[in-house]
Amino acid sequence: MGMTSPFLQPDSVAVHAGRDDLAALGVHALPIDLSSTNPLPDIELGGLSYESMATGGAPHPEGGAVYARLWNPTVARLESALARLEHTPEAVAFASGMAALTAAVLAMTAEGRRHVVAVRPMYGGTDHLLGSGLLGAEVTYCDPDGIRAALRPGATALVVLETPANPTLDLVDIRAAVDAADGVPVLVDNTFATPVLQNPADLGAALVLHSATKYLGGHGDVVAGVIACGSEHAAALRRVRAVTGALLHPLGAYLVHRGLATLPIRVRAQQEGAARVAAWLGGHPDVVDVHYPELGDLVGPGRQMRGTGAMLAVRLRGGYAQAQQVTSAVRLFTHAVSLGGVDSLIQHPAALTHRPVPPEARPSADLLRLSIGLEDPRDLIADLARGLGAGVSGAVTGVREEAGAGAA
Ligand code: MET
Repeated sequence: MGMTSPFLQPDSVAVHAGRDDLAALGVHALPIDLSSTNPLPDIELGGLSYESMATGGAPHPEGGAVYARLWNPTVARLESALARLEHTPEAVAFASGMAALTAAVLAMTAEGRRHVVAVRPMYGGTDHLLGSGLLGAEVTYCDPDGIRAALRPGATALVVLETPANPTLDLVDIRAAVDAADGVPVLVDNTFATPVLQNPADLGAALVLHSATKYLGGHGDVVAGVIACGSEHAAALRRVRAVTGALLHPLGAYLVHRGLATLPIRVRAQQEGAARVAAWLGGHPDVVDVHYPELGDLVGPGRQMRGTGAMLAVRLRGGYAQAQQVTSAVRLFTHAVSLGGVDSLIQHPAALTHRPVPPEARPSADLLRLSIGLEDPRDLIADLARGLGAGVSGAVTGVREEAGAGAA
């Protein structure tokens, strides 16, 4: 694969991005450079390279990569691919999504501005980290309409939001949030939508965060995080990464980069399955409510988003007891946290992913979150029917026919 045109369609970018130097290296698959240290050309050039990277820059052209905590070419290839997919000049990869968020808060609050605005609902780990005080930031939580009022002029360094939100799939109008932030950089967690369905940077977001563990990797075998952003923020993030050491291992970078090639087709196929599962759940007597982005929503599919995605949540008539029963009874779904992989997962946010969130912001006890994978939706529906079947309604009759009709 040679140099890629800047005008490729997104699906082609997913396959080819970040591979521009491969032909010159005489290889076709992504090379994995596992060097922890690198030979130095001489003291002077090695020192210049070290200084460049420790302050957030790239290696000096003749100075080499010096040390893997500062730079790794396998990781850099993934970063350039992600930047292209998210329409940003650069991207910076980290050991996990939480390491990426940590770096963002440390980088953005470094100039004496210590206040962060966090828009709820959001992933429980994010909510918890921001409120923990561990990062030296003072946090105001608000809903999307409360951003402007939450700002502290001269003190607010960052606005953090997530859309669709984990686990309730609440949507935030990114453009409106950026307007309300009044010049304060906005970080959007785009993990649920992926760059296939939404590009927050096009709507004014300064930083676009992904837990790459989810859809980007896509196979449940790698933990990683990445932030796509402009060059100035990227330098600040790389500096934090170099100094604190939250780097992504090159084997992880390789797995995420390989996953990107199939990201668009995975997301579209998983989305198709999710729409069928959501429709079936919406007609089930034990389901009080299905959380799934709606076609008519102003920022939903066809507007800010290009699709509904493959995540959904349901509230059960039988509450926590029925959630217990469903998660224990399913066989094709795995009862596990995480999301976005090729296989379907189900979990109880209040008890697991959102456990550290204060009670007033914690998801309700009757809520289950589902990540729909690549299985045939008829099999997923049959599995859920079995799980729900022993519940409050006991409505197992007709399940097979319904499942078949729903996913023809
Ligand atoms: C340790 S909890 C969770 C992991 C992941 N962010 C999720 O929402 O499932």
